[in-house]
Amino acid sequence: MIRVDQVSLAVQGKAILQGISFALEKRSSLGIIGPNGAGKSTLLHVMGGHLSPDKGRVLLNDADIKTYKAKELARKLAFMQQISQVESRFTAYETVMLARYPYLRWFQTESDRDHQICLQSMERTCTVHVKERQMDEVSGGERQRVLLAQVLAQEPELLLLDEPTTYLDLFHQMELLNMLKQEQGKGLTWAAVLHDLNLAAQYCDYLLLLQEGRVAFFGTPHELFRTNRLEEVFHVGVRVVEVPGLSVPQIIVTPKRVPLTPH
Ligand SMILES: Nc1ncnc2c1ncn2[C@@H]1O[C@H](COP(=O)(O)OP(=O)(O)OP(=O)(O)O)[C@@H](O)[C@H]1O
Repeated sequence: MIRVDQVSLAVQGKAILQGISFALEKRSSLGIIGPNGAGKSTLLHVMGGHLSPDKGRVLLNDADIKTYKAKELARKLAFMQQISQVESRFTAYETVMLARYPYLRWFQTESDRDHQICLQSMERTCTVHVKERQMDEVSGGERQRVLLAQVLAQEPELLLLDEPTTYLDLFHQMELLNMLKQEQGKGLTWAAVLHDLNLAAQYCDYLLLLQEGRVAFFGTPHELFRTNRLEEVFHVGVRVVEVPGLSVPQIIVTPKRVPLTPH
């Protein structure tokens, strides 16, 4: 579905991404994890075609992402914006409706189907009650859910999300990830930058651990937890625990054990 092939990118002479390669099959999910400044957001923007790599390429359905026309790409791939990028003067409904423009022709106005899809997306994300409010008149969590409604209304094959659980309380974090899982069941492929490693392990089929712009690990959460890569990359102690009712182990972070120096 998407393949990142030997991608490297430098900004102002500084290497941000170096030789990144991995592939995701259709209907799978990826959590991009790693310390602050590791290059997670930059990688997501390269995957979304917003940034061109200096070396390597990104293939979407076997075609280089650079070869897609903007509207064509927007019908295949959606990028959930960060709250700070939202145009605050639009109402929540208008914000969601923006997602339908890739489906309209010049001078064509929104159809009944477009309105129906927008409303359904708002129902699914529990945002109908803020429909007529401007985006600066809703809470951070509601704004985040309106943005999710927007990308669902875009009906993409691949959805990229940059820290989508920020601003959400525990219930809505799980709700958002459950919704993504449901969409995955209908064919969606998604990749999200996530800081909560336990949520990432529970909801993502694969985890990509970045360290200083390089891949420190790519594989399933089970495989990651069998290594000591998290300890090495985050410089913390990590204990892996089985939790009854969960199919994936969880981690408890402990202070890094300092080896005792013999006297
Ligand atoms: N426009 C830019 N100009 C210069 N350096 C940049 C630019 N954008 C990002 N960087 C640098 O690239 C590196 C990776 O940034 P990026 O935002 O991708 O990291 P991240 O892993 O998403 O971090 P965080 O967890 O803190 O959000 C950082 O060192 C950052 O300072």
